Amino acid sequence: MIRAYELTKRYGDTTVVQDLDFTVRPGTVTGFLGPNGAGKSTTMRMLLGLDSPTRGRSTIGGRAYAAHSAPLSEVGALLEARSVHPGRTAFNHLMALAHTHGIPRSRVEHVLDLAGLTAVAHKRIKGFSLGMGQRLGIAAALLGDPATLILDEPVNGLDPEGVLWIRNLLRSLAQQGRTVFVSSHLMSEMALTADHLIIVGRGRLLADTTVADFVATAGGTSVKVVTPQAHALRELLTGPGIEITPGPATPPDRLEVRGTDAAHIGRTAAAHAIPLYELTPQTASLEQAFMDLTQESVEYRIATPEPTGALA
Ligand SMILES: Nc1ncnc2c1ncn2[C@@H]1O[C@H](COP(=O)(O)OP(=O)(O)OP(=O)(O)O)[C@@H](O)[C@H]1O
Repeated sequence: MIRAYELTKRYGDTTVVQDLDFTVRPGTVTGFLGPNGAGKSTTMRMLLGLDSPTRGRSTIGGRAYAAHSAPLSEVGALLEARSVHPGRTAFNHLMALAHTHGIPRSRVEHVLDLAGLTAVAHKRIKGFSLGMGQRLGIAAALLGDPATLILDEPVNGLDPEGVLWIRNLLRSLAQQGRTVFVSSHLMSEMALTADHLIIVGRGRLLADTTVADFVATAGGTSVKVVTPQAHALRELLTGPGIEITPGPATPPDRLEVRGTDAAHIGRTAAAHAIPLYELTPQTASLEQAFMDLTQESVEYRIATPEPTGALA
């Protein structure tokens, strides 16, 4: 289990992580989500004792990371900035790590196999693609057979087959009872991989929730209604907790209703002989829900280009 207690990091006047309190439980994949610059890597580095918090503390398996005598066997980590010797082969890189912890050669061969790197095990790392480098980083994280995994953007650089591989791997590691904490800025990917989500924006906790609850609360659901008597239906449906929006470019015969379900709308319409041409429950996309939640805290926005007049 990972625990963070009021973790805070400041660089000069800038607070990049503020009062983060969360628990990452064993047996689940917990996604750590946030837009670029939200403080995910900084938080992970603090969990791993690579950055010291300005305030607060964290534990892994009940102890600070630095208090573990054989860290590779407690916590496997993949960070964005890897320090690998480019002239070494993948096999030698992992053997060098294994030596520091008395891990046998058979385990090195096993993790190379798990990561799909057996065929290139004796090739130099400098010739590796980004995806192969990620696989090697994950092999290194698994080397000590750790109970906890902390992986910063492990999907980066992986091709579709690699993405599927890591998704299945993370799920199977969690099923074995391990604590799996994985960062990403892709909500759609995390929705397929994670059970639980910790969402940050500008260093602050925005949500600590299950994937299912996140969709239900952050995105909500609405019902699209098409009827020639939109005005009359609107009057009948209006009530506490019900929000009806005829969106900006919505034709006059359409309504988008939140706060009730299609069955209630259908029954109300039937009771007043209002014909319905369409009655469609809509689920907000996860990506949209994530963007809605984090939109105030996106650090790097793409500016809308100014109109430039005549085309050259
Ligand atoms: N050593 C440092 N000195 C000053 N500012 C830093 C330092 N390291 C990180 N930051 C700033 O802290 C903020 C959070 O960065 P961090 O890398 O933790 O975010 P992130 O959520 O992992 O983002 P990304 O998805 O882009 O990797 C950013 O604004 C970054 O510029």
